[in-house]
Amino acid sequence: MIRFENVGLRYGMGPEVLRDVSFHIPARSFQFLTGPSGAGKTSLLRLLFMALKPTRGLINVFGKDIATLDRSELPLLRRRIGVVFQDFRLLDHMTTYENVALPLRVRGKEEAAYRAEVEELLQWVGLGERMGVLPPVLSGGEKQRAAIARALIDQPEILLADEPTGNVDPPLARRLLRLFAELNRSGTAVIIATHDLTLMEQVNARRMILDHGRLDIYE
Ligand SMILES: Nc1ncnc2c1ncn2[C@@H]1O[C@H](COP(=O)(O)OP(=O)(O)OP(=O)(O)O)[C@@H](O)[C@H]1O
Repeated sequence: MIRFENVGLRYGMGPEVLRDVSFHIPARSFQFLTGPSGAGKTSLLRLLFMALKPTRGLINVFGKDIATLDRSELPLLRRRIGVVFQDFRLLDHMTTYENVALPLRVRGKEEAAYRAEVEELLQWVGLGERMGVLPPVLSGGEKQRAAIARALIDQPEILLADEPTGNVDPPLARRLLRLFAELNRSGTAVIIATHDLTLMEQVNARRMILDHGRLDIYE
């Protein structure tokens, strides 16, 4: 679904933070993206989400070469990718329910058409009792799950999550991992950027390991 060939990235005149990165994300696959702090994980996720363009190399997303992509095509492609950002990016003046429903509302869907779906997803991530609460009142782990629900509401084909267990205790981290595994079994490809070795040991998944901008893959 996504293919990188000899991708390089530098910010401004700085050094290359990604070098000759080549890989393929197959449909329905599950992978961890790992490596030391500063290795380029977040940068790689931003390339995957088309929030950045590579300095060199080829990126193909759902069959489209992003170098020649028309800007108007970007929103449609992005809709097929769900993202959980490290800092959640929840809107503080909207309830948890409204935050999760926002991607659908922005697309002009009527609330009657999505209310049950949003509620069901919030139940699934364990926030059934917290729907009417504003994000500042949520705990770190609850915000994490709200961000996951918002990333999933549009049924993406790929889920990208940047350190999704960075703010939660080990039992909740295991629970989130089970949610990701269940999501993956239902057909979504999952890419989780993490430092958390114990998390990675719990799933037999592909490991993409970045070090100083270079990528190694262990199947
Ligand atoms: N917007 C930016 N401008 C300039 N340099 C950047 C920018 N974003 C990241 N970098 C640099 O690129 C390198 C890779 O950063 P990145 O955030 O991708 O690493 P990371 O593996 O996600 O790190 P961490 O695990 O600490 O989140 C770092 O040297 C960082 O300083």
